[in-house]
Amino acid sequence: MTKAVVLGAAGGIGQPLALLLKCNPLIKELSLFDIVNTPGVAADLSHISTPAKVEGFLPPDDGLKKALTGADIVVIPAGVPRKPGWCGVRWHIDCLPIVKCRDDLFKINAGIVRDLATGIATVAPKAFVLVISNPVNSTVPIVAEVFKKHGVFDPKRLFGVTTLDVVRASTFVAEILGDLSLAPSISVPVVGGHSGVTIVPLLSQSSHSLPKDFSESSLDTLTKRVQFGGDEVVKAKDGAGSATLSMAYAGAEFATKVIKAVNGEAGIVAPSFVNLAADKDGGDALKKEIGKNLDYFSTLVELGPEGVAKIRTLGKLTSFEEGLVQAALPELETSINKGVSFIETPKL
Ligand SMILES: NC(=O)c1ccc[n+]([C@@H]2O[C@H](COP(=O)([O-])OP(=O)(O)OC[C@H]3O[C@@H](n4cnc5c(N)ncnc54)[C@H](O)[C@@H]3O)[C@@H](O)[C@H]2O)c1
Ligand SMILES: O=C(O)C[C@H](O)C(=O)O
Repeated sequence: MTKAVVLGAAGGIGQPLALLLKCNPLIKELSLFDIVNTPGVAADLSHISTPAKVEGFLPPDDGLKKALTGADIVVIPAGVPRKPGWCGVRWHIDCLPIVKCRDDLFKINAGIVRDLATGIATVAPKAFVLVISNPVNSTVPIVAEVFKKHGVFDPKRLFGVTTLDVVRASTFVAEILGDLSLAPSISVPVVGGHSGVTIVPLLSQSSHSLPKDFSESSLDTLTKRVQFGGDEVVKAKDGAGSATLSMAYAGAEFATKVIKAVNGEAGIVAPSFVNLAADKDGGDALKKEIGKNLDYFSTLVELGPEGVAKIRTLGKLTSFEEGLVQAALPELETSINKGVSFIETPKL
């Protein structure tokens, strides 16, 4: 019996994600928590003729505690999204029409994620936690540090959701191959982190090869499209936020993989931004491979009943990909440290 909880369930991602989870027959209970609107979202979803029993909770009357009680898996899309000209505080009329980076969201989302993580650590410390809220490269370390403070951190159970990068890479490769019907079967490992240059698609390891005459400049363009796919959506939405529907799809895909693996299905592998202590041998080998002692990295992870079963190394890279990995490391390190020190020495 799986109880899934969505924190931030009334939002742009939260609602379609809750819909997809409600349609998942493996889920028997679905609890929705947000600071607004969850009773309505839950009532709406509860009329769908699938097994999951849906309930909505708000902060009053211990709503977070009630939502989390008995949780097996908790997905967190709570927090503010990027918008063009987002200034970290409010929408300024004189903002430049540019897309700021996910790190601009830290000021608000760090505190939101910390408080939700405190709730999980207290009420459902054994739950598998899937973090969507940006900046993922910092919010995952925030959750880990909160769990450590409560003495309940198990790195095997914490995941930063980077599946949207993988979904995008598969789709873009299918477009290049001229056959979108291939997209569901294409798999491209995307490693590193989830922000700009920290997103590293390993196109040389795509299950479906790129055309033989694919030029270096086309490869560079495709790589940048995956790295900055989020900007494409933010610009197109023109002030209405960032990716929600594709993220809900990706989040539901990843949640389903975790649930299946926990239920004993073998052979499930997916990239995720994880704490490398989740598998010491695999984590150490990865650190050696990238030449940097980072505590977190997104890489292919073998999933099992306890969560992370094995961390895979990156394998054979082209020199172009090696360059991308090295270019990702400084920003990754800064973002990870920012998340860790937010809990160690809160400044906001
Ligand atoms: N990991 C990824 O690949 C990825 C992809 C897309 C978006 N995101 C991130 O996901 C987050 C949510 O995006 P969105 O478009 O759904 O935003 P949104 O504003 O539409 O929804 C966010 C929801 O969070 C709720 N919320 C705020 N504070 C809360 C709290 N303390 N407790 C519970 N709920 C709270 C809001 O009420 C809102 O309903 C953003 O940070 C965005 O950057 C991540
Ligand atoms: O781009 C964003 O801010 C949202 C998300 O991280 C994405 O990749 O679409």
